[in-house]
Amino acid sequence: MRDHLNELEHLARTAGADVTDRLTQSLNSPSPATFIGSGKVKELARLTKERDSDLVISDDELSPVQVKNIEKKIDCKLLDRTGLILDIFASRAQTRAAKTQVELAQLGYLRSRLTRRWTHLSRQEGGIGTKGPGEKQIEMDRRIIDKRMAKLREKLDEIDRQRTTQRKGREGYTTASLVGYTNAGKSTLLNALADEDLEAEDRLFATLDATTRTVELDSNKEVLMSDTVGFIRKLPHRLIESFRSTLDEVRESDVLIHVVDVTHPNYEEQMRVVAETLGELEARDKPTLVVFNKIDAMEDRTLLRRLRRNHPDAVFASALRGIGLETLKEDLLDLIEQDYVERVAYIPVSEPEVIAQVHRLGDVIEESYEYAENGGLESLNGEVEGAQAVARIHFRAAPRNDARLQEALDPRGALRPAETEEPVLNA
Ligand SMILES: Nc1nc2c(ncn2[C@@H]2O[C@H](COP(=O)(O)OP(=O)(O)OP(=O)(O)O)[C@@H](O)[C@H]2O)c(=O)[nH]1
Ligand SMILES: [Mg+2]
Repeated sequence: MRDHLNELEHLARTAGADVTDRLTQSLNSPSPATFIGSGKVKELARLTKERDSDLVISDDELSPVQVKNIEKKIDCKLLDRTGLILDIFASRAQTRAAKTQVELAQLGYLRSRLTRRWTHLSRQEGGIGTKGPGEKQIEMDRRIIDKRMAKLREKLDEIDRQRTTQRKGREGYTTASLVGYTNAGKSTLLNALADEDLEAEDRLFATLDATTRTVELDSNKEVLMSDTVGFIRKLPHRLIESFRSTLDEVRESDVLIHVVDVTHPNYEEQMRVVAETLGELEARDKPTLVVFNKIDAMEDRTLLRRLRRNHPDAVFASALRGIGLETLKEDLLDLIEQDYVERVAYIPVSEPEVIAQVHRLGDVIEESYEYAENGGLESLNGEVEGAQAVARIHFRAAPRNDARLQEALDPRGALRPAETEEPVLNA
């Protein structure tokens, strides 16, 4: 409870508010009219008057009627957690996509409140089919909102199409997404891992989302790493819905990096929230590397020992101080390559575009050139007349890339498992 209010206070400060007081109440069931009890409302009214407050924020979602009833008593604005989070998102949104997605979520929130108020009114009016006076206005408002929402969805579809085109340019690249509770250190980690020089030079990715960077895992393997929206307890569902296309990045990643702030007293609950949110995104079963971050600020040595014992596969790091980053890269590489397939391809040098495709989709371990005749190959030293020069490419590839190469090369018998020493070519 206290931790939840701490988080709410953090959110409030993020939105630019100064927090002066907190009130809590335990109730077996919330009061339908005001959520909190009537005595509590009085206490709240006294407090807001004393402090001359501008705003009261509730950690629980309130119905429009409850908001209206409490506001009447306290003489200042009342916002619930969902409204607060939507406000923060609105003020943070920078890109066209983010702005559109937030507006869509805000309208959805507003619309649901209209609907609920409408339900309430129609009940007052005495039932089905009767049209009360306030109802007409609300229906008109709804129609305006629906129209605007339809327009925003069209805009998002358009942005989506552009993104899909951009993602095509990433063919063959391994992608990783940073996920985690808000404030876990995802952005700091990406900054620490990303190769700035590469980013600046690599024109190909200049059009990608600003949050996707190239990270070099070792001298011949790099990944495209994306930073994403932080998750939070009770993340408004509407927000997840409208941020689907941003979160597509997560869904389409090859691997996930789950960043955890170990200095947070509630880190375990936060890990659960992240797992649940990933479940909603249908991304829960992806290979995931857990990174316990901020170990530089960790005072509890027993906790550290316990974490190491309970999570032997996790990485312990400090994004801020650059601790554990090499291990992180090694472990990430292992995770990425754990089900890679190793193969050898034989491709006539007269087909450079096929050779290029192997390079694009696979990680080349070794490449050499040989001469082939009558379906067999001979080494370059024993040149044969009329023979064809062939590239022998020994490579590794992710299963999905391997499948694509098989489709392109297998019918010609140009693809062999790595163990096969005797090559055959049906060119
Ligand atoms: N002590 C310490 N602080 C860190 C570390 N990594 C990040 N921080 C701090 O934690 C805060 C949040 O870091 P961000 O990188 O913005 O976190 P985030 O996960 O991107 O947060 P959202 O974008 O809000 O989801 C910042 O004040 C960072 O300086 C670390 O390793 N050690
Ligand atoms: Mg961030």
